Amino acid sequence: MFQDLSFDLPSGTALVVTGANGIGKSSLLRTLAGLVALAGGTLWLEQGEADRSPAEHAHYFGHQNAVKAALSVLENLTFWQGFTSPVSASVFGATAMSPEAALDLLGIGHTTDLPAGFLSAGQTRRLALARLLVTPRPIWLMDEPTSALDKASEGQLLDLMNGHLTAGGMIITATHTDLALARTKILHLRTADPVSLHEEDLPA
Ligand SMILES: Nc1ncnc2c1ncn2[C@@H]1O[C@H](COP(=O)(O)OP(=O)(O)OP(=O)(O)O)[C@@H](O)[C@H]1O
Repeated sequence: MFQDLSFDLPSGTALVVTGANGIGKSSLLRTLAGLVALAGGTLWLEQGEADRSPAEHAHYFGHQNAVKAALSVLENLTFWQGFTSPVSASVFGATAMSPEAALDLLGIGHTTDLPAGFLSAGQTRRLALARLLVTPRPIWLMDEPTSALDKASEGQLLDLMNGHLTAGGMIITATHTDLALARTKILHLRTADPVSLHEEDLPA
């Protein structure tokens, strides 16, 4: 249970959620993604689609990759593209990428017809990441997005994240890695008596 948790996030900005193991970073992201119901409080998204919830404006990139091993790499991505409808927001200008282009961009274009179960951990992570590119949604919820990625892939992830911010998107990410994101705010979760949380700007 969170108490005294409050933050706002302008478009084009990333919120980096920090705090000790077990403090609730993943739980916060899962709540924002609509996977856990809000016990109280209000979540408000401005300038999105009025008939959709904030969670429906978001992609959730969690610990698990949601990749079906028996389907081909392309079939996995095509499934997700059909399953997640695009959502617009007035300040968000990203356009959908084709599955083939997204796989090429992420360096796994040569694996298109392979069963996804043949991919390495890092390649599977990149396939999961491709989902965010084939359906434009203004909010990216990213839990430890660098896990299983090598340094080169980490740099590419950073480019994608910064591209999303430049397009007017928002990112909320829990990470133990220092990510050089263009515009960042920090939300540090901490225990106190009672649990208290506060938001602060990232030092320059
Ligand atoms: N499905 C669940 N059922 C019960 N308790 C859970 C569940 N998921 C998480 N918790 C508990 O909620 C608390 C917060 O967990 P959470 O995974 O959100 O922490 P975290 O800050 O992301 O940790 P880490 O840095 O280790 O990933 C922990 O005490 C954990 O045991």
